[in-house]
Amino acid sequence: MKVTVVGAGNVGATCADVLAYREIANEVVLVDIKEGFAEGKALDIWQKAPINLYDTRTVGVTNDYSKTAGSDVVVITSGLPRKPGMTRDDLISTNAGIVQSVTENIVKHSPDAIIIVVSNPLDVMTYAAHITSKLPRTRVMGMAGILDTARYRAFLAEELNVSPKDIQAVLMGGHGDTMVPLPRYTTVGGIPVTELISEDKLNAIVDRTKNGGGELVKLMGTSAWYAPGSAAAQMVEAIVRDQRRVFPVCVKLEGEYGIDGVYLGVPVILGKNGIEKIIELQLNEDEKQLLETSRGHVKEVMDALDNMSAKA
Ligand SMILES: NC(=O)c1ccc[n+]([C@@H]2O[C@H](COP(=O)([O-])OP(=O)(O)OC[C@H]3O[C@@H](n4cnc5c(N)ncnc54)[C@H](O)[C@@H]3O)[C@@H](O)[C@H]2O)c1
Ligand SMILES: O=C(O)C[C@H](O)C(=O)O
Repeated sequence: MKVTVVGAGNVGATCADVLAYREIANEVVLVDIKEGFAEGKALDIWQKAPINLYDTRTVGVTNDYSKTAGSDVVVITSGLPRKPGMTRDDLISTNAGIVQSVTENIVKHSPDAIIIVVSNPLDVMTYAAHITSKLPRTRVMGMAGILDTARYRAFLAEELNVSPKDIQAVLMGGHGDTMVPLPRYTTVGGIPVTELISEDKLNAIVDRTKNGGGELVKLMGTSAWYAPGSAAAQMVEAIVRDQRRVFPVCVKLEGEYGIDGVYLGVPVILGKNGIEKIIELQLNEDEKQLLETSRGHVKEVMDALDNMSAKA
C-alpha cells in the first residue's frame, strides 16, 4: 500500500511518522512546497526505522507529484494553521487555493486514490477537494470527528479517572464551535456516561471539547498536531486494512439527516472503498436543532468559498 501525505509540517509529518512506525503502509511519500523540507522529514523518519523496528519506506519530495503516482490513499494537510485570535474560517482564502491545486495534482497522478482532507476550515476544504477531484463522495472525506471525539474521551477519562480506552463516543456536525455532542451515545465500558457523571460536569466537558482546538492554539501559538496526525493515520489504517471501523467522518450529505449538499461530520463505516456506509442515528429534537445550526454555519462558509471562486 502506498500513501501520500501532502504538507510535511506539524500534522503531515506526524501522520507520516505514525503510518511508518505502525507499518500501516509499505511506502509513504511526503510532499511539501518548501524546498528540501519533505525530503528532510522523510529521511529523519526513515532513520528512526532501525531504532523503532519498522520497514515502511518514507520518501520526501518538493512539489514533485510524479513520485506520488499510484497512491492508494492521500492525506492533505497542506495549508496555514491558525494563530491565537483567529478562527478556522479565517484560513479559507489561503487554504482553499492550496487544497484545490494540491487536489488537481493528486488526481492527475493517482486517479484511484481515496482522499482524506485535514486542512482547515475542515468541512469547507473537504468540499473544495471534492468538487476539484470530481471523485465520488465515498472517496473524498475530511478528518475532524476522530480528533474531536478523542478530545472528549480524553477529558472524560481524566474526570472519571478511568482508561481512555474504555470510553466510546460519537460527535457530529461541523469541525468547530457548532459541533454536535451526543452524550446519550457515550459509554464507559458499556455504562452510559450519564450514570457516572453529573450533568454540569458533562456540560463543562462538552464545552471544553468544542473549544479543544482553540485551547491548544492559545497554549502553543499554533494548532495541534500529535492527535490530529494520529487521527488521520487511523483513518488511513481503516481504509488500507479494510477494517470497517465506525468513525465520525466529514462527508457530503445527500439526503441523510434531511440534509443535501452540505459537508458535515456523521458516523460512517470506513473500509477499502472509503465511506462504505453512512449511519443515520435517530436524533432527538435538541440534537436535530444543534445539527441544523451546524449545517447553517458550514453552508455559509461554503457559500463564501463559492463567491470567492466566482470573483476569481
Ligand atoms: N482537521 C483537523 O482536525 C485539523 C487538526 C489540526 C490541524 N489542521 C489543519 O491542518 C493544516 C496544517 O497544519 P500544520 O500544523 O501541519 O501546519 P504547518 O504550517 O506545520 O504545515 C503546513 C505545511 O503545508 C505546506 N504547504 C503549504 N502550501 C503547500 C502546497 N501548495 N503544497 C504542499 N505543501 C504546502 C507548508 O510548507 C507547511 O510545511 C492547517 O490548515 C490546520 O488548521 C486540521
Ligand atoms: O484548532 C485548529 O485550528 C486546528 C484543528 O482544527 C484542531 O481542532 O486542533
